[in-house]
Amino acid sequence: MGDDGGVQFHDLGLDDRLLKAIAKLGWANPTLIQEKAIPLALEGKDLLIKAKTGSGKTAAYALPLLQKILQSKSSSTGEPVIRGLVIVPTKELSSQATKNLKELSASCSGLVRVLDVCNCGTAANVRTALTERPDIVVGTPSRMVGQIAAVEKEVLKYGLEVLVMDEADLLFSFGYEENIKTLLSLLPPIYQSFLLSATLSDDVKSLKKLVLHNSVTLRTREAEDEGPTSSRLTQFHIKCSRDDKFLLIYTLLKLGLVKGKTLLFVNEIEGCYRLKLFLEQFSIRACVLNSELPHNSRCHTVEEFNRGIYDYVVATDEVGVANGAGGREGSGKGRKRKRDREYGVCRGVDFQGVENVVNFDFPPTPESYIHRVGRTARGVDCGTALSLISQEEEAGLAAVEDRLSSEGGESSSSVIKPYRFKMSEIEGFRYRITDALRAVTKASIREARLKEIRVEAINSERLKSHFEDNPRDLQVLRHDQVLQPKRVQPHLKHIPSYLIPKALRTEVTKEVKGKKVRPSSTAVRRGGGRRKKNKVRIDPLKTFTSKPTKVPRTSRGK
Ligand SMILES: Nc1ncnc2c1ncn2[C@@H]1O[C@H](COP(=O)(O)OP(=O)(O)OP(=O)(O)O)[C@@H](O)[C@H]1O
Repeated sequence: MGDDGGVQFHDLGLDDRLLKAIAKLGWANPTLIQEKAIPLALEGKDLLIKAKTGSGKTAAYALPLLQKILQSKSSSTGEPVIRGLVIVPTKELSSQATKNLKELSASCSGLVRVLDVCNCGTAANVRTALTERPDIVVGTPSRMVGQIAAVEKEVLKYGLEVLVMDEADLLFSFGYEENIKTLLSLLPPIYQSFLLSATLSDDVKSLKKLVLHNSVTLRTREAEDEGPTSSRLTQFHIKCSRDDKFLLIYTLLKLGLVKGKTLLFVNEIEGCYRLKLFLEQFSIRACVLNSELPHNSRCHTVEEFNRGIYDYVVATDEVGVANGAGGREGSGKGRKRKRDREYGVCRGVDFQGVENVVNFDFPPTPESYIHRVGRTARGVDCGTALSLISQEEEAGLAAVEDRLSSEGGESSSSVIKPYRFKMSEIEGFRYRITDALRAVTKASIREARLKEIRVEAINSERLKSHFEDNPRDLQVLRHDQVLQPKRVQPHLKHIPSYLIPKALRTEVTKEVKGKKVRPSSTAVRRGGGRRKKNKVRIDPLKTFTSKPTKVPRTSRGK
């Protein structure tokens, strides 16, 4: 126990080398799920772990896995064998899990070798790497089956000790059922298994039957591990018409009411470019992330976003794309564009320091909402989720509220608070919005989409070859290029002060003039950073609330 009586990492029975790596990462205490899972895993139990997004599930399986490997290697002198398999639904997660495993084994003097079969070059490279028998292999089910079958089917039969299935709720929905069954047939009869998921769907229950034996289920209550109903994540919605979403997003971004690193979610790839082109009109630059873009570029965009190079990413999560649709999308006139069926940048990916998640389009399912808002308020950070709700999306909002309240034990109306926005105060902006939207035609979206794919394909090739030798050049490669420069109208960059609602005039004018101002508002909370105590500031958005007193102060993150 620590001085504060809380459980410490060294209470969990972990190897000193792992404790050293944890200290290097600056983690003070285990998260609740780590505290519960690690001792049981070290006892050799099969575990089904259900905990909210961002609660630290990766280390909850990675630390026991690494410990087991260290123990086995210290007592074995035989040939190297693959001892751990980590199965994930997407390529992005494969590289992220590999990175985490490497960080957590960084003080083990190179004793543990980890291979990411999704991101280690050509099939020939993977085969060579597999024949060297890394200790842990990470990858998607299809890539794993394909590569392992190509080397030698028996490679896993002898030596495998631990099987991990991360983001288990997504594995079947990404269409991997057959691959998983094939993979399981290649494994030895006895091994320890961990299933991890942010939701307990029917797919997870099916996987549980296939994979776990006499397992322990660890299910932290949302309120306990500070889930979607926690105080670290503040959730709002604004009801508006479809067209007013553009007016709102303009106002929120341009007036600095949504500040800092922000992920803007839309449901369709076309919507990504519509929103990006719209924002371009006002000189607001954003990157896009969707399944059409090459994997290398996507990873680089996420890395650069995490480094703080970009503030805005417009992303899709394209639920169900990989599920039987062949990974292709119609794009008019019979043309088909290739999508990556293993795309999943929004699922489980550790975007760092995200202050706001904005659902420009409301997600189609409660699961998808949970995964989206889980990109903020991760680890020990705070964050805000704001959903713009058109009339057609109100049923979806109700479904999410029911789901969150049933998990968090709150009344359904109190989870995602209404952000009472007085539209009349921003009517003055409407003509600019109409003007900007006029320039975002179907043709311009198509053109931008093709241009982006072309540019990113080139970037991706450069990322593969040139940048390996010239890592410095990597930093100047940008993913938020203006796609339709001819259509950008420079005068729209600035907001004439007479259009700014009175309550915000002083603050915004300062910003528009380019002066550095301290973040003035926690309106849509600047949550990605750690919560600063005792800082009560005036919330300019309150001037838009018709009944401000109805929104409790705490819900504004103060
Ligand atoms: N004990 C800890 N202390 C501080 N930060 C931590 C701790 N454990 C994990 N983190 C950080 O918290 C963030 C979220 O962790 P992780 O990606 O493992 O969450 P997750 O539960 O797997 O989320 P998701 O379901 O979205 O994949 C990461 O940035 C990670 O580095």
